[in-house]
Amino acid sequence: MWRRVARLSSLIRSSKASLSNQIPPANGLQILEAFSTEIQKSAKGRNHHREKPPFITFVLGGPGSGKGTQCLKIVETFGFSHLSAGDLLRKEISSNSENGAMILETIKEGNIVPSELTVKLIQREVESSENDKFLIDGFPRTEENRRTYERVVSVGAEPNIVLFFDCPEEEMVKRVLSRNQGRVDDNIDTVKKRLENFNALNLPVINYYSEKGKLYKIPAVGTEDEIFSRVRKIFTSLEVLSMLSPQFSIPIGVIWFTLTNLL
Ligand SMILES: Nc1ncnc2c1ncn2[C@@H]1O[C@H](COP(=O)(O)OP(=O)(O)O)[C@@H](O)[C@H]1O
Ligand SMILES: Nc1ccn([C@@H]2O[C@H](COP(=O)(O)OP(=O)(O)O)[C@@H](O)[C@H]2O)c(=O)n1
Ligand SMILES: [Mg+2]
Repeated sequence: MWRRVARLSSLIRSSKASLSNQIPPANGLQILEAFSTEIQKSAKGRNHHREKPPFITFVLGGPGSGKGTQCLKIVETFGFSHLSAGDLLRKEISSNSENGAMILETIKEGNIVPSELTVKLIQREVESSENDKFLIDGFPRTEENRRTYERVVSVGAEPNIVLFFDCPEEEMVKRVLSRNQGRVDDNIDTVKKRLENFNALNLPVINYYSEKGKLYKIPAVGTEDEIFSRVRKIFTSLEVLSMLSPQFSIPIGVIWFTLTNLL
C-alpha cells in the first residue's frame, strides 16, 4: 500500500516536472486535463494496460532438451515474445545488480534462484511489453516457482498451455556439453545436479499441468525441424480451434495433439 502511495507521488512529481517543461501557461481545467493525460501516458510507458489477459505459454523440459531453440522458431512463425527465465537471471548477473553474486552462485551450483526474484523479472517484462502472447521458457521450475507466480501476478496467472520437451537424459547431457555458449553451468557436475533437480522439482509441476489438461508433451529427439513440425501443429490447431470455440480450444487441442501423436 505505502509503496503504491510512494510510486503515485513520484509519478505526480515527474508528471509535474515534465508538464512544467512542455506546457505554456493555461487555465486550471486545462492544466488538470493535461496532467491526467500525462499520468496515463507515463503509467502506460511502464505498464502496458491490456484489455484482455495475455496468452501465456510455459515452456518446460530438462537442461538441453531444446526449449530455447524451439522458442526462437515459435517467435518467428507465430509472433510470440520469448522470455527465458535463465536469460533474465543471467542479465541480472551481467548488469551487476544487488542480487548478481547470489544468482551466479546458485546457477553455478545448478540450484534454483528464490522464486520472488525470478517472478519479478518475468512480471516486469510482461507488463512492459505491448505483445499479447508470451513464451515463458524455463519457468516454473518448482512447485514453489508456480505458486509464487500465481500469488504475485494478477493478470494471466494461469498459463493457457504448457509445452514439455521430453528428451532422454543421455541426449540432454550430450547437447549441454557441446552447447558452447560459455555458460558457467554447462559442465558435467552442474548438469548432474540440474538433472536431479529437474526430476525432483520440475516433474511435479509438469504432472500438475498434465492433470489440468494443459500439457502438450513433445518428443524432443530428432532434428530441430522435425521437432518444430510437432510444435507447429499445436499452435496451428489452437489458432483454428479458437476461431471455432475459444472456451473449448485448449482441452480439445490437447486431446487432438495427443491422439495424432499416438496414432
Ligand atoms: N533437435 C536438436 N538436436 C540436436 N541438438 C539440438 C537440438 N535442439 C537444440 N540443440 C542444441 O542443443 C543445445 C541445447 O539447446 P537449447 O535450445 O539451448 O536447450 P534448453 O534451452 O532446453 O537448455 C544447443 O547447443 C542447441 O543448438
Ligand atoms: N525458473 C528458473 C529458471 C532458471 N533458473 C536458474 O538458471 C539456470 C539456467 O536456466 P536456463 O533455463 O537458462 O537453462 P536451460 O534449461 O535453458 O539449459 C538454472 O539451472 C537455474 O540455476 C532458476 O533458478 N529458476
Ligand atoms: Mg534454454
